[in-house]
Amino acid sequence: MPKILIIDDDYIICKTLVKKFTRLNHEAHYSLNLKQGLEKLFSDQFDIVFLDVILPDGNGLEAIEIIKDHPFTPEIIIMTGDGNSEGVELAIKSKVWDYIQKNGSHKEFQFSLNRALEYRHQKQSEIQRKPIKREAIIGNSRQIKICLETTSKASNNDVPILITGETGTGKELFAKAIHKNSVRQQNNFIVVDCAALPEHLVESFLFGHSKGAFTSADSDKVGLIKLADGGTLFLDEVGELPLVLQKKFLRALQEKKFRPVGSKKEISSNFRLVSATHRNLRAMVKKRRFREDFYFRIASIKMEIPPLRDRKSDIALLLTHHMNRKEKIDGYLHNVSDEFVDNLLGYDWPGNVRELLNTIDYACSDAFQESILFSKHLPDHIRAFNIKNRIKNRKESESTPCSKEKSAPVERLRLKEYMEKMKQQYVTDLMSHTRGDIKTACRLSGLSRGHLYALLKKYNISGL
Ligand SMILES: Nc1ncnc2c1ncn2[C@@H]1O[C@H](COP(=O)(O)OP(=O)(O)OP(=O)(O)O)[C@@H](O)[C@H]1O
Repeated sequence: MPKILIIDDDYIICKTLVKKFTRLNHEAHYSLNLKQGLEKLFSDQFDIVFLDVILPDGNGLEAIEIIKDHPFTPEIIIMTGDGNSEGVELAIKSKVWDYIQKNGSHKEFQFSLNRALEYRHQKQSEIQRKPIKREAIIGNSRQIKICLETTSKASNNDVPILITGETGTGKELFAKAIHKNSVRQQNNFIVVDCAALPEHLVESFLFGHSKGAFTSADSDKVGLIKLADGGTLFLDEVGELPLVLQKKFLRALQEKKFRPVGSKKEISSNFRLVSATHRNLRAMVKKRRFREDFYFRIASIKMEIPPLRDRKSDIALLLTHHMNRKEKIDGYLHNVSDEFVDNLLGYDWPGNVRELLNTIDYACSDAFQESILFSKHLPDHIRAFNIKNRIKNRKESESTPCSKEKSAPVERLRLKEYMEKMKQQYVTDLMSHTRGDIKTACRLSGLSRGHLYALLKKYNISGL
């Protein structure tokens, strides 16, 4: 039975909607303020949330991102007062399902609800139909789930996809996952790092060459495009591909045919293209540093992998997985202290997952045979960053105590409250990942059974 939560301070509206939805055979609940609404939401699994904008203890629009962080990712329908279009852009950008007027007809409510439930049903059956092989991708944040959904969709077709994101966010990992989930999985996955190819040889590396094409070409050479025949070609750092070659590549992409350097004969290659970049290609197109026609061709599907600092709930999972992997290799398992985790959560990770994994390696090596990792085992710049942040936060909270307390959304929480939220998210993810198996959860997290039970009780997590 679909479960619906209404968060609105108007008691009459809540009661009317609960009655209406119950009659439609749905289970409906309500909360009259944001705090209770979020508590109710995070202690259960709702399909749809009807959310008011102006609530006694905050703005509903600012809670969208928090609601979307729920592992069950409910659909959100914003309800506003008469003629109030405040925040429509923000709501739509945050991918809410709908934005409706409170005084609209019952039919409007029902129509929006039915469509949202239909969509949810379809999404769930799609997920059940084809479970995606995650390969080595770790993370349960909403952002990673969205990227996995795109991966699943992209692996069902042959359309070129462009993956963007800062360095170390996992662009190559997702590219490989697309290949491994596609019908091309048995064939080659060829990686071309456009930034590392010597400029005068790029063309020959990509397209191949025939003997005598240039001074050092003493034999025919098969290019990387041909090697990807039947498989996937991954153009990493595509923003670095010289403009002249973009034109030649565009043709190869459209026709699946091209001419190796110095050859008179065209050859064919049936490859699927996945490209990646940390650059803003649209801006490069505007400055004429990237061909517009090539951009549109390679970016038929787009996937943006967000930086790690915007999905901190993934940090704890990455930490436990990496520690376990290390245990298998080194035969030695370190435990982690709370303050160590707090420091990881407090840092902003400009080098993203790559930097996090390297940092864990560094800390383990620094701790050597000491069994528990503390913040003193972290690189100095991370410790200094956290200490400075703590001092800054303390100063800010001392200078504006009232305004701080009023603001609930995550970006305005104090570091300690933020950490607490992250810990809660970690325990939730841990239990979902281990399907409630306490023994595995203890082994993965390094927590004692008693400590884990205490956390489950504290955060009111059912353990399943
Ligand atoms: N979600 C993830 N789960 C597990 N490991 C990850 C994840 N994301 C990235 N990594 C690891 O982080 C490192 C960097 O990942 P990857 O090379 O895919 O990033 P990238 O975005 O392609 O980086 P660059 O732009 O610098 O080439 C790799 O060791 C990869 O395995």
